[in-house]
Parts: sequence; C-alpha cells; structure tokens
Amino acid sequence: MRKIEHLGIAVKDLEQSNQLFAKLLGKDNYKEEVVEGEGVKTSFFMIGETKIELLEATRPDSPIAKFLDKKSEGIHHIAFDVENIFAEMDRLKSEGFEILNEIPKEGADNKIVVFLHPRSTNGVLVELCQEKKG
Ligand SMILES: CC[C@H](C(=O)O)C(=O)SCCNC(=O)CCNC(=O)[C@H](O)C(C)(C)COP(=O)(O)OP(=O)(O)OC[C@H]1O[C@@H](n2cnc3c(N)ncnc32)[C@H](O)[C@@H]1OP(=O)(O)O
Ligand SMILES: [Co+2]
Repeated sequence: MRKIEHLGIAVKDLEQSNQLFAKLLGKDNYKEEVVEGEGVKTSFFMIGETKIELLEATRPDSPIAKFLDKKSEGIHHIAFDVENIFAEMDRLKSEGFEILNEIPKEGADNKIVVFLHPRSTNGVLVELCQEKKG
C-alpha cells in the first residue's frame, strides 16, 4: 500500500453534496465520472496527496443504493493506492483477507480496483486501486 488513494462517501444527491464539499474544502471538484459497472456516479476532490470521492447511485441495485437503504449518508470505503494489484491481492489473501472480486474491475479516475469484504477488515470496506498502465 503506497498511500490512501481516496475516501469514498455515499451521498443521496451528488450536486448538493458537490456544493457542500466545495464549501467545506474551499475548492471545487476536479471531475465527475459515471462507472456503469458499479452503478455509481462519482465526483472527486483533490486534497493534498489524497482525494475525496463522493458516490451517488445511478440505479437501485448499486452497492451505494443498498448502503443508503440500510444506513445514512457517510463514509462508505477507504481506498489504497497499490503498485501491483495482483501482488497485493496475493499478499492479502495469504494474510487471510477476503477478496470480493478475483478479477480487478474498472474503477473511476483511470484505475483498476479490487474490494475486500468488511468482515475481514474490522468492518471497513477496503478498495485497492492501481493506476491503469499505458
Ligand atoms: C469502482 C468505482 C469507484 C472507484 O473508487 O473507482 C468505487 O469506489 S465504487 C463503490 C461501490 N462499489 C462497491 O462498494 C463494491 C464492493 N462492495 C460490495 O461488494 C458490497 O457492497 C458488500 C459485499 C460490501 C456488501 O454487500 P451486501 O449485499 O452483502 O450488503 P449487506 O448490506 O447485506 O452487507 C453485508 C454486511 O456488510 C456490511 N457492509 C455493507 N457495506 C458496507 C460498507 N460500505 N462498509 C462497512 N460495512 C459494510 C453490512 O453492514 C453487513 O454487515 P452486518 O454485520 O451483516 O450487518
Ligand atoms: Co472508491
């Protein structure tokens, strides 16, 4: 793990939350991006070396929709930047962590990503992010 890549925050209304976080952080988001595969629309704010990722569900079966059905808006996951996602997956599996997707999937902001089940990480949904090469 090289650094915290982003903190994912589940929100009901991305536009409203964009305005709120722009006031909070004193700067605007630098991009919005829909990730169809996850059923999310994301909005990114750069804060020093790390980011805030706001996430709104784009469809009812999105993990964000399910999260908001059960809980309130708030911190959804923490993402770590990794050099080699496959090596990290092997290491974490050997340490007993539960990988949710054996094949890295398309992430936002030019990443491939893997998730660990919160039941293997003290209740924190963890995402691994590797910059897409080339
Ligand atoms: C990839 C695009 C973007 C990016 O950064 O590039 C993203 O970050 S997309 C983010 C949205 N996608 C995901 O979250 C994918 C990974 N998540 C999942 O596979 C599911 O959400 C999962 C497996 C974590 C939970 O799904 P499930 O259907 O099992 O939901 P339940 O409500 O039944 O939860 C089971 C159990 O887990 C606890 N839980 C659920 N979500 C979270 C969470 N975000 N943080 C911590 N814990 C969570 C939930 O409370 C249940 O615990 P229990 O003790 O049984 O009540
Ligand atoms: Co994320």
